[in-house]
Amino acid sequence: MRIDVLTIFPEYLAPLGQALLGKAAAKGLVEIGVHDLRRWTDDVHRTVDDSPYGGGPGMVMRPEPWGRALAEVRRPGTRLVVPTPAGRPFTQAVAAQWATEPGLVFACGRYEGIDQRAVDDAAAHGPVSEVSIGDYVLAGGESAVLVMVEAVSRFIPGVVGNAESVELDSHADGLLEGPSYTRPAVWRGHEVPPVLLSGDHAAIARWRRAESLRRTADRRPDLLAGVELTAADRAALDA
Ligand SMILES: Nc1ccc2ncsc2c1
Repeated sequence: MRIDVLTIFPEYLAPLGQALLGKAAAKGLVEIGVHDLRRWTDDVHRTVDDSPYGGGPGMVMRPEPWGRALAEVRRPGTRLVVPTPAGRPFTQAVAAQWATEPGLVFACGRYEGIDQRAVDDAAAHGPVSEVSIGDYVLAGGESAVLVMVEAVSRFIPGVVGNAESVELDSHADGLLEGPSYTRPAVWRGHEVPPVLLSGDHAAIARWRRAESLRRTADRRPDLLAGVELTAADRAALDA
């Protein structure tokens, strides 16, 4: 998969070359390009923003640099992702879907955002997704891109050593993951739940499912609506 990021703060995306993703890039599992939007400005001051039509606070990113940058960086048909607090929710399911695509281009807005015409015009050259990573506002899209690139790349075969762990991640089955434990068996008087030491794999699986359901009901009851519950699930929730 090819991932390109357009930003006025390319150094902000340096973490993409580290850790899991850095190793994946070194193994050729993913190609990452980070590009300074100012490369496509047309004035000596390398201006990327201007005052908003209709007045109001802040500045808006000019469409021309974006139009030129996307024409050069984005292969036709490649999905353009625009992080914005006004976007549709970015979810684990969206990450899994995007991981099947040949490439992604991320447009990091700053200020009050990107002139909508740059985003609308991009739709003529491939799919465009305006997405939010949560109901809060950041200073720009760069942090959101770091989050989304990590979430998507975990689905690329070979990026995560143990493929099973991706399947068992929170949200993989629509539920939150339950608690995890490792040695020692007793720590500061806190014991590991005995079932996990029993060697009874069926009982362990039942316990883990019950803990996942209980945690989801407690912290994210909204997720339960999207999950088909068995009679055993309901019994666990009623326990
Ligand atoms: N351009 C921009 C500005 C703020 C923000 N917050 C979350 S995503 C995002 C994107």
